[in-house]
Amino acid sequence: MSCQTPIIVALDFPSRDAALALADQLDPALCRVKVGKELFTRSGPAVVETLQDKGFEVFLDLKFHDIPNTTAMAVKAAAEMGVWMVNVHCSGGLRMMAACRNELDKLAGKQPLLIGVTVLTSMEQEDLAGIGLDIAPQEQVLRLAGLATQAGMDGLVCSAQEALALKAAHPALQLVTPGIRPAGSAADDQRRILTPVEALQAGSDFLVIGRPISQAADPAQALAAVVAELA
Ligand SMILES: O=c1ccn([C@@H]2O[C@H](COP(=O)(O)O)[C@@H](O)[C@H]2O)c(=O)[nH]1
Repeated sequence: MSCQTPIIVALDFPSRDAALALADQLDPALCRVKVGKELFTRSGPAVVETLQDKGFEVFLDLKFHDIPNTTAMAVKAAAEMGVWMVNVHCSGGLRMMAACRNELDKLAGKQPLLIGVTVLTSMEQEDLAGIGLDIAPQEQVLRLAGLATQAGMDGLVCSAQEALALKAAHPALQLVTPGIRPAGSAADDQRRILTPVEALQAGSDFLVIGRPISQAADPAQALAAVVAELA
């Protein structure tokens, strides 16, 4: 069954058992799931396979960032696991992103969506200044979006705060937006946040939600509340 909502739940857990315990409370018709660095480093490809067997489409969020050949081979390996979405950092540059696109285009069968990470949603202008970028986050995101378009990427990871400007400049790119916080939720380490409804109104295609669902007393109810808010 294909997923009927734009919600991607981040399974940020230290073990396969903890991640699967949450997945078992979720409905693959109501959300996709995201496997990130913590879970993948502990549990490897087997946890992705198990989630797929349970009917979930999986976003493998490993944010590859390396030389073009290494990154392209990593993306190919992800595609061969059958994931729905995979990502690389746009700041790896045009040649790196183009190498990934080229590698995926060689594959027979269904390709994963190839997504470029722009500026992490945990960063604000001060953080960019700290790494030598004297520029507003949205300006840097738009600059990287231009490169991603040139490389033939399918979409971007960005903040929903940039979605309006990105959709105007690059309507073909699918926007995957973490930093989603239902009203009243703690921001945690996120800095560029919006609520689920605000994000969709701004033009987000997919909403990545972690702690507001995974750390809720009743994760299924927390997911249902977001689904209801979006209906
Ligand atoms: O810019 C980015 C890129 C990725 N993430 C990931 O999304 C989730 C968000 O989790 P929350 O608990 O809802 O904050 C997490 O897995 C990050 O690694 C991001 O937040 N920002």
